[in-house]
Amino acid sequence: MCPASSSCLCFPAARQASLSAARQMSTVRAAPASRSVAFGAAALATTALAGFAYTTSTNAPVEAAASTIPIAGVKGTTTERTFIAVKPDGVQRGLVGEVISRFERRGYKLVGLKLLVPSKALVEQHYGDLKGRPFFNGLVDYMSNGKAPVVGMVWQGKDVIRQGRKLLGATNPLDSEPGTLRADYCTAVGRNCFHGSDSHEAATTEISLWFGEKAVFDWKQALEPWIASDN
Ligand SMILES: Nc1ncnc2c1ncn2[C@@H]1O[C@H](COP(=O)(O)OP(=O)(O)OP(=O)(O)O)[C@@H](O)[C@H]1O
Repeated sequence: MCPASSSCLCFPAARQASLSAARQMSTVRAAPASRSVAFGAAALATTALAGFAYTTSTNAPVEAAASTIPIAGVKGTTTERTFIAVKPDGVQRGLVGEVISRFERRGYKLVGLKLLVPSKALVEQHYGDLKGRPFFNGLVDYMSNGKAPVVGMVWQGKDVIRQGRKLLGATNPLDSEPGTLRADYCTAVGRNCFHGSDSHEAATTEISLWFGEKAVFDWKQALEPWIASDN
């Protein structure tokens, strides 16, 4: 609804601008590439009456403001971050919601989320330490061939790197503890559905590689004092 009036008859451009103004009055940050709009006479009158300075946004995605903490947060604090991925087999199996649910229920905060088919080069870089292993080419192909996408996530919270790996379970699902995601859903090491950073250094590299600074959102979780206070 137009913020100027519930029966707004302003021109389409002004209506669009009104919506944009409403957006800017919300808690969502405006895209940095916003620009002013030129109005016709009727729209100008509406503007003057309402007393708002209208702007309209481009379609550029909203980017995170420059962060004051390192990309993987500070290890050992509530800002610690990890990169978790649902691999193509996990996406095909419909396990994205299950992963999100388990991390959310534990009290972790989602600060990055994207669905993509990674390039071969990205996967080769991600799994660079496994180059030379007999399964390497097959691993790169299954991650990047586009038969299903990967869902990448950045989760934040205390000890999230170690706890994230615990929630996923051992690399070989047959060694995973009951109740972990891999024990609950997988039986093959080559189709273990998920990935989780195994150290703060790895989290730093992986979040930079898959997301970059601007795609990770630091936001205030209203429940945080109920989840992460030490008394
Ligand atoms: N023996 C194997 N046969 C086939 N694929 C394997 C084998 N070992 C590892 N992989 C694949 O390579 C991935 C990376 O292996 P790594 O040893 O780095 O384990 P991980 O760090 O627990 O796994 P991830 O990085 O995916 O979380 C595994 O998750 C699995 O998909």
